Amino acid sequence: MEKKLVSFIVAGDPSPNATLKFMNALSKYSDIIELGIPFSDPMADGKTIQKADVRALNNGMKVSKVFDIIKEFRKTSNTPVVVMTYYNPVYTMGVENFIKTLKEAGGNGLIVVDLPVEDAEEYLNICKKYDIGTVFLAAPNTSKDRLKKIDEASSMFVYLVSVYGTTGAREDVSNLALDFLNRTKNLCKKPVYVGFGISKKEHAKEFIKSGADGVVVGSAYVKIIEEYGDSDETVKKLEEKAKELKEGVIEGSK
Ligand SMILES: O=P(O)(O)OC[C@@H](O)[C@@H](O)c1c[nH]c2ccccc12
Repeated sequence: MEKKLVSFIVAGDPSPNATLKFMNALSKYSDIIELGIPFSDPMADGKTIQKADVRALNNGMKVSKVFDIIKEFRKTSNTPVVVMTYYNPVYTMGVENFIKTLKEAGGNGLIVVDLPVEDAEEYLNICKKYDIGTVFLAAPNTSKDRLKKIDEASSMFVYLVSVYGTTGAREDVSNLALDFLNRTKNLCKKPVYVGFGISKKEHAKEFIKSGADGVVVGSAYVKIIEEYGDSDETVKKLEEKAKELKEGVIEGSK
């Protein structure tokens, strides 16, 4: 199977219209767009994405507008969209209502980062009912038994969190991350994607070479948005970054 690049940005950062432009730019070289719902208390996120959440929320971003963005994006693109969220917005809207609305908007998958697989039975049934793909996260300290459950529950891919700590671009690929990938990839039946800290072509290449089926990149894009705002420059730089990362994915697959 072709190796994948998943590109993450925060919905509404800095505005819904900008997000739509950014998604179109990223989708030229990305296999999946991961769209984050901004949240006031994003425990798993580092500074870069926290600040993006603040920008989005200050500009009036709401969950309903995330669905509107996906609907608009669907008018011109087939690139799969996976929504990333904490459980609170899903719970507030009602699990079934949320998932049904996501499907109707043209969404393809969902990551609820703080929903433990052990508590996900009802959630999984509803995702199945509406044909929404599921992704669960595994960390380097996740036990074998738990990894098995995560693998079973994840219909799209298993998300390996490559490091301890929060999201955020890092300089190098750690040995911990490579060991973790090695340990897990044979245990999982589903595709295994690695994320957290990937920001350069060489990182993407190294993980793919080491057996990952895909890589997830977020903060590297969000930093560009932070620096250049809602501008043509941002669109250009996002596209260049996605191109660079996709080249890493392709080179790693050879
Ligand atoms: O930002 P990074 O280090 O490139 O990591 C990907 C990440 O942004 C995205 O998948 C993500 C954003 N927020 C999250 C919270 C939990 C898990 C994953 C995420």
